[in-house]
Amino acid sequence: MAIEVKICGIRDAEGLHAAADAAADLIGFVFFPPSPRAVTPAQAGALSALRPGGPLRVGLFVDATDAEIAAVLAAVPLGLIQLHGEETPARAAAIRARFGLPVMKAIGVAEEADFAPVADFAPVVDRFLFDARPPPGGPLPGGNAQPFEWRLMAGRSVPRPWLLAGGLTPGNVAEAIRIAGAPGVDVSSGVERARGVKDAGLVRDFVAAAKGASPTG
Ligand SMILES: O=C(O)c1ccccc1NCC(=O)[C@H](O)[C@H](O)COP(=O)(O)O
Repeated sequence: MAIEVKICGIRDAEGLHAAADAAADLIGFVFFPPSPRAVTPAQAGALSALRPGGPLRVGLFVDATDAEIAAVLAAVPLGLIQLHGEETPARAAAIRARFGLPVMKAIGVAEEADFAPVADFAPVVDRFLFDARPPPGGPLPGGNAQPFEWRLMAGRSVPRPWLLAGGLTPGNVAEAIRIAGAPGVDVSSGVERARGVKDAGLVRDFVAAAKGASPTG
């Protein structure tokens, strides 16, 4: 089974072409203004148009309003909506129904109890993303180069397709996939040469390492 790879936080042409050239499956645009990786709807639309086809476009939102999501969708042909805030299952269901797109819910993980919301979200989302639980009061709810204990995922039955995220790099992604049994991975910081600046070589190395890895060891 091929490992699915998402490169998140695309905000320039180098990052976009690097991800597409490396045959990443998904790319993420961050629509959260406090992030160093944030793009406007117009910027994301212009970037996306540089490379028709290729990776599925994912829009990352943090507790966004319907109007904010609608403004993005008017500019960018998203194939998946990623919810990376405090959205409830009811809010995820409403977004999915209103915009007619699949939804991926990010779950912050630091301990076993953090998986409790999975059962409530499963009927109303299409995918999960398991990321490190952000530090309390930290500046960003994701994209912090912070891994969590991959063994918490091992042998876990997740009722939807899922991605592993948090602190992944070209050097550790194969081991992370093996330990977590992950069918897919998501990276941002680990393929950057400076905060918010994707590096084509690191993107290429990451995708190659992930695609060459096996979740069953
Ligand atoms: O990347 C951001 O700036 C960001 C801001 C707000 C919410 C989520 C954000 N990023 C999510 C991701 O990039 C990934 O899903 C994941 O967190 C992996 O990040 P990293 O540990 O940096 O590889």
